[in-house]
Amino acid sequence: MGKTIVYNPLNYPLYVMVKPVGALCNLDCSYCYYLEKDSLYRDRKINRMTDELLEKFTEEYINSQTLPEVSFTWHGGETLLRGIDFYRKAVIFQKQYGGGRTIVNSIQTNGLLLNDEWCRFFKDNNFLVGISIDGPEHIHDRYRLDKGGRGTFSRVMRGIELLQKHGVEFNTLSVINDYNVHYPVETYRFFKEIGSRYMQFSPIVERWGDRDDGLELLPPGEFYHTEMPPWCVKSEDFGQFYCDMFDEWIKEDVGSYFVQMFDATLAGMVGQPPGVCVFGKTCGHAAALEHNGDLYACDHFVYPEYRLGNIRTESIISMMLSAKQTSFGNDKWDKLPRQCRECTFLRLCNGECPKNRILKSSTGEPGLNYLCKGLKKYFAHVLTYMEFMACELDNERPPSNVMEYARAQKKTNK
Ligand SMILES: C[S@@+](CC[C@H](N)C(=O)[O-])C[C@H]1O[C@@H](n2cnc3c(N)ncnc32)[C@H](O)[C@@H]1O
Ligand code: SF4
Ligand code: SF4
Ligand code: SF4
Repeated sequence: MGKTIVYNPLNYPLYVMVKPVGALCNLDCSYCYYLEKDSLYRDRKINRMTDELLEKFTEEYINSQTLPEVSFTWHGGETLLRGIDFYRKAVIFQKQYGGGRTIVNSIQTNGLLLNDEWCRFFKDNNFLVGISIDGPEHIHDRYRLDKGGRGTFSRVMRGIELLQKHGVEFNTLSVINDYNVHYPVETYRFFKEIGSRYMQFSPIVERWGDRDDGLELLPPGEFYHTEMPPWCVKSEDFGQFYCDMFDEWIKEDVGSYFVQMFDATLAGMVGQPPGVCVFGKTCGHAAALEHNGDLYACDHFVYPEYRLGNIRTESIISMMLSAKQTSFGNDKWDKLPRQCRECTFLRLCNGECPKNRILKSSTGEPGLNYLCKGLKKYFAHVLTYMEFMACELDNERPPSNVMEYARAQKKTNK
């Protein structure tokens, strides 16, 4: 790309979630927070990342880090709409600029466009594929609709079967909404049945509002009266969902099936990093890159006021280390209300995601998490089992011994 750039790389990982087609998508999921981001780029004719920008990003992203492994995350909008040649080029650039480092690729997709060619490509290049599926048909088709309003369940299942046929590693990403929150056990058993060993769930918490930029879903911090869309989950239902799923999981699945929430809680118990940003102390380590090079503080903060700059004119490191991004990251801890600081579950929760901090605390302080009641319910429910597993780990025994303990507890309580 002409000019030689001198890097001053970081000795810790950077994470940038890349949006090769911005908010463009072939679906119209009712709850999607990202679809409306196209209003930020209405004046652009083409919402696709160019090959030239891809090369610039790849070179700079790799050279901004000194660690032996570099992680690429492809996200959207619908990632597969950018076409397979784009990702073939991405892999070529990664090899060209990788300097022998291990490159890891993860791609998030709704799965509809998967075919043999995509699956072969993912297999050959070791991509980890995240498939969005909310549960069995009646759950998935409630909100994950195509542009014609038709359910997409059978088409996603076809995609999953293709991934399995080609031996591609995949995990499932689901939302927790007002409907599926009432089916935790059915949902969990369904994911086991379809061969998902790693399950992630994101609660839907959004607020409608009017903004001058055309975005209708609000970031936190705007405390005027707003309405929550009907597909949002209720806090206590969210807690109950995880309690019931935990009770099912602990019967026979510890060590064989992995639910990100349970892993994060156990990590918190033993003082390890939670493996998911929402339960960490600070944020700011994972930014989102739009198709035109605009970099934002986080995938859930793609709003003009959280734009850090553009990679065409500023370096990724300077934006990630900027005062703006540093305070965004530190605010997660610094702005915790007293209610959180005094909470017995603080080390497991850390106030969860700042995006969901839209309530006032019992003393009227802003910044309490909307999910607080549900989180407390869940943490209280799993605590003794988590303590048991932490103790097993401490003594170099497998945490899966907790299943025996849970059975014994059940007998005593009968
Ligand atoms: C925005 S999509 C982009 C990638 C791809 N189109 C897909 O659906 O997997 C990424 C994930 O965000 C989830 N999601 C969408 N709207 C959400 C919301 N309001 N809150 C939490 N997660 C949401 C989707 O279900 C999906 O799993
Ligand atoms: S498939 Fe993904 S990007 Fe498209 S509408 Fe659904 S959640 Fe949003
Ligand atoms: S704002 Fe939320 S999603 Fe973004 S990095 Fe922080 S905890 Fe993670
Ligand atoms: S459970 Fe509630 S009070 Fe406790 S740290 Fe989490 S959000 Fe704060």
